[in-house]
Order: sequence, then C-alpha cells, then structure tokens
Amino acid sequence: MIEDSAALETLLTEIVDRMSQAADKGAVADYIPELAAIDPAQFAISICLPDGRQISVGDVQADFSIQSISKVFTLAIALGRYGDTYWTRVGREPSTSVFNSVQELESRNGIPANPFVNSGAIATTDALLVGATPKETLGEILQFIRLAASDDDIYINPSIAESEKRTGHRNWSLAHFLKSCDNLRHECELTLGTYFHHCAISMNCAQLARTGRFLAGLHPAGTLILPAHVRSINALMMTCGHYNGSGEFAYRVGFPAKSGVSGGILAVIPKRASIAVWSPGLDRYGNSLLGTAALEEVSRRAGLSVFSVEGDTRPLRRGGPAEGAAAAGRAADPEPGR
Ligand SMILES: NC(=O)CC[C@H](N)C(=O)O
Repeated sequence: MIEDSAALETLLTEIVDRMSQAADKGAVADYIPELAAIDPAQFAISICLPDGRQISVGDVQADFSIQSISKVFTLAIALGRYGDTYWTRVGREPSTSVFNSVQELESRNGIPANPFVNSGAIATTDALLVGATPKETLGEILQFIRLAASDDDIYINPSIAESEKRTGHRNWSLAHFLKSCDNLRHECELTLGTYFHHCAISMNCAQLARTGRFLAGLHPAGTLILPAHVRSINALMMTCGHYNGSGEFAYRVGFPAKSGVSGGILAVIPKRASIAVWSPGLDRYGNSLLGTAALEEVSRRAGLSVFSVEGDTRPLRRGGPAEGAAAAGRAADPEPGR
C-alpha cells in the first residue's frame, strides 16, 4: 500500500477527516503560555517516501514550534562531536516519570535517563556550548535542520522562547540540579537560554517530515551523519522518544518516533518512510493524542510496524484508534508536564 500513492493519499485523507471529527482532541500544553493559546482543532500529516514523493494532507501550511523534537537534532550533532564520550553525561534507558521530572534526575544522581527527557536535552545543549557561543550553537542546530529538510525557511520563534524562559521553572530546577551534580559546564541561564531557543525552532508539518529523511536513509544527499549514529538515534527514539509512554507507543505504532509538547511527532520507518504529524492536543504523557492515533492507523493499515511479519496489515477494529486513544486520554493525568 505504501508504494501506491493514490491509495496512500486516500488513507491519509480518511484519517484527517476522522481526526477532525474526534470529540476528544486532548489538551494543549498550558505551562508554556504561547502553546496554551493554540487552537487544538488543527491536524496535519505528511509522509516522505523512498522515490522522493511526499504526500501531505490537512493543515500542512501551519507553522508550529517543534519543542522536544529538536532534541533529535541536538543529539545527532553531539554524537558527531563527542562520539561515545557523550554517554558519560547522559544515559540511554527509558524513563519512568514525566519528561521534566526532578525526582527521576535525582534518583539517577544527576545523570539524565536519556537524551530525550528535558534534563538529558539540557545536558546535551550544555555539551554543544563548549567552545561556542549560544548564537553559534543555535546557528549550527538551525543549519543542520535546514540541511535535513532541504529548506532554509525554518526559523526560531523568539516569542515562544521568551515565553518559556519566563515560565519554565521546572527546567530551571533541572538545570540547577544538573549543576549541583557537576553535570552542567555553563551557567544555567546560558544553557537554558540556548535550550529554550532550539525548542522554539518552527516549521510546518511537511518541512518536519523532510527533516526525518536522514534517519530513514532517504535523504537525497546521503545520511548526513554516520550510519552508526543513525542506528543509535533510531534505537533511542523507539525506546525513549515518547518518555514514559514509549512502551505504549511501541506497542500501538511500532516504529521510532519523537514527540514534542506542541503536538508534533516525527516518525522514522528505516528505509521506507519519514512521517510527521501535528495535532496540538496532548495525552497524559504529553504526547499528541490524535497524532499518535493517526500514526497507529497508518502503521496498521500500511503494515509499517518494524515488528510486523508478512500479512500483518489488517484493518483496524471498528471505531478506529482515535476513540480508544481519546478514551485513554480522558482517564489520564490532566496536566502533562506540570
Ligand atoms: N516535551 C517537550 O516537548 C518539552 C519541551 C519544552 N520546551 C520543555 O522544556 O518543557
């Protein structure tokens, strides 16, 4: 089915229609004022295929900040610069608490569980700042992402960064905790200022899908980073990309992906596709509620789970995944990220 453009476009259109009718769209993140103001009734999906085709449906022209999805790119740059010594500062195990948990960092004596929880990403940003100013570091991150997307029209939204700088007290406490454990080289202000700005990198869903091609082995210029690092990042995305909801995501969807609290998800099916979805309402883990439901449906209908065997392409149960996910979301933690 993935090879058949017309069938794929029909499937994506069906999914977008169904998502627009879902009664429960999840709750937008309200701990960052700029995100709290976003209309949750928006949905977009875009998929890049091996032959260079890209199919995009829904609100694909709307820009959003990629938030934690930026952690994929900072990890790629840090692995390139430090290789295995990077792992002396950050672990590579799934986390069991919310993505900005201080308790989880404390229980691990100041070594973050993985690069995708906030503390791990703050330590990564701190590592990238060695020998470079925040401006140079942000320039490097932006340049990498623009190259990945083959698109220079990707930018940092300063009001989102400022909004988070003022209100992101949990991140300030994580930075101070890292500092107290001697796992932060720079002043909290410098590292966090840079972190908030890379979380505020903004683009639309079609651009986001293109950024994932280098992780699927589908970038026209080759892998951009070492193939071994692609493998490492995909493994981390599979096991940690959705925080303490990563097991559930692997079970339901079955391929590496990274979410952001703005409702975007970047997914990678090695050698087959790079997919982005965006729907701002979140589930109890702080991951896009309908974005996950949509990826589950694409995965099942097109047989894309990396765990699938031949013949595993059955249609979803009646009612579709959105209803099940919406029900799960209702029972969930009302304030993800708090
Ligand atoms: N889960 C996320 O996307 C978190 C990123 C957000 N900028 C924060 O630090 O809280």
